[in-house]
Amino acid sequence: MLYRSTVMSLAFTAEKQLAISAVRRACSLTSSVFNKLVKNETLTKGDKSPVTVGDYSAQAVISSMLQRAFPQDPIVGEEDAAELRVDSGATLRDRIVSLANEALVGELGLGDLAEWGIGPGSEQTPEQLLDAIDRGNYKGGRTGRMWTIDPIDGTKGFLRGEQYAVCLAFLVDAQVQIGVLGCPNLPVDLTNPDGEKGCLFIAVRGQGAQQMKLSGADPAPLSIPPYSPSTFNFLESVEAAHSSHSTSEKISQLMEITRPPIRMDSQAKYACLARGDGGAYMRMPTGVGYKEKIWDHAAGSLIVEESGGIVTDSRGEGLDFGLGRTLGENYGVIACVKDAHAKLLRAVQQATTDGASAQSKA
Ligand SMILES: Nc1ncnc2c1ncn2[C@@H]1O[C@H](COP(=O)(O)O)[C@@H](OP(=O)(O)O)[C@H]1O
Ligand SMILES: [Mg+2]
Ligand SMILES: [Mg+2]
Ligand SMILES: [Mg+2]
Repeated sequence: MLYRSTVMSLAFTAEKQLAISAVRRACSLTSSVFNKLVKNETLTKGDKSPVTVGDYSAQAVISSMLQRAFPQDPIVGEEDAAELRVDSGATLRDRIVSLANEALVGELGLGDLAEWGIGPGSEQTPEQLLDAIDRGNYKGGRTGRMWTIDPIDGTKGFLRGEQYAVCLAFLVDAQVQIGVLGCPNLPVDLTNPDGEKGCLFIAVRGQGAQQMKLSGADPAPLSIPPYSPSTFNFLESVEAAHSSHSTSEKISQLMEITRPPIRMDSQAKYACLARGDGGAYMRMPTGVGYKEKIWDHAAGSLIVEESGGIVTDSRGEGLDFGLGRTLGENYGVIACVKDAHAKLLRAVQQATTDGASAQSKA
């Protein structure tokens, strides 16, 4: 047993260090992209979500660092470089190449290793960077090591200057082992929204979760406070198209919740749940057949679990990261501290059953 726990606590030290370093580098890139962002550089993908130079260049940076550190590991990344390889994508490609290289050559910081292809002199060719983006095309699966990247989660929040997260998770046999979220616009203390911003959240399975400033300062362990009916509330998407606001309002009434929901974009919601800013992460299907993507939940779900929370779908089943790039049929996502979960699940089931029977009568 002693041997086993020693092995567990030593596990994945290099992966964790790389993940932190890559997310921090990508966060400085996205912050600088936002400051320079020119609106007409925004593309629209088939799924209608805006894709910016920030998404592409951040994925290029994280993926090229992963390639240097763990060349055999496959990656499930949100973006692909197809639109950058055609002639009409040339201007955008040049901008992405220069931004990604600017990020890669930045001085080494605490914990950074030059062998990851970062630091002065680490420029990559355009072809290498496009290939790095396309390394994210792995189809996912149930066995072996893999990484999943959401270079900018909450693109809509990013474009509004609100919340977004740079997300990286490491999985073995479809189980998340490491989750890292970088949230450049998130206040260190949500009750002081005009105070210092920029947080990093890190979890390693079996080793707990912690928050620190993006600079690496003030690391502190995360632990969700116990359920308290008088202060309990929901964290949910800003976008009603991503999570049904009306269903969570119904659930809120059934639970007699008095505090309004906190609406924010991205997996910052998981991080805010983990540090006790809100009571439950709610993501209820909007009924359009959308399948949730693994990169939208892998890192955040481990951060919540390692902070004493539980993450399931609306049936109470765990999320299955082994089905490919998506979580399969969409039963929503609910997450909260363990002692509130049974009550939340009952309310969710009642609200969704009532909704279904009202629909079938109509
Ligand atoms: N119809 C839909 N239902 C649920 N999620 C959706 C959706 N359309 C897009 N999304 C996902 O919602 C994510 C943002 O989550 P949130 O609403 O919590 O901010 C998006 O991530 P990106 O911004 O990385 O594209 C996208 O993957
Ligand atoms: Mg997207
Ligand atoms: Mg996302
Ligand atoms: Mg994204």
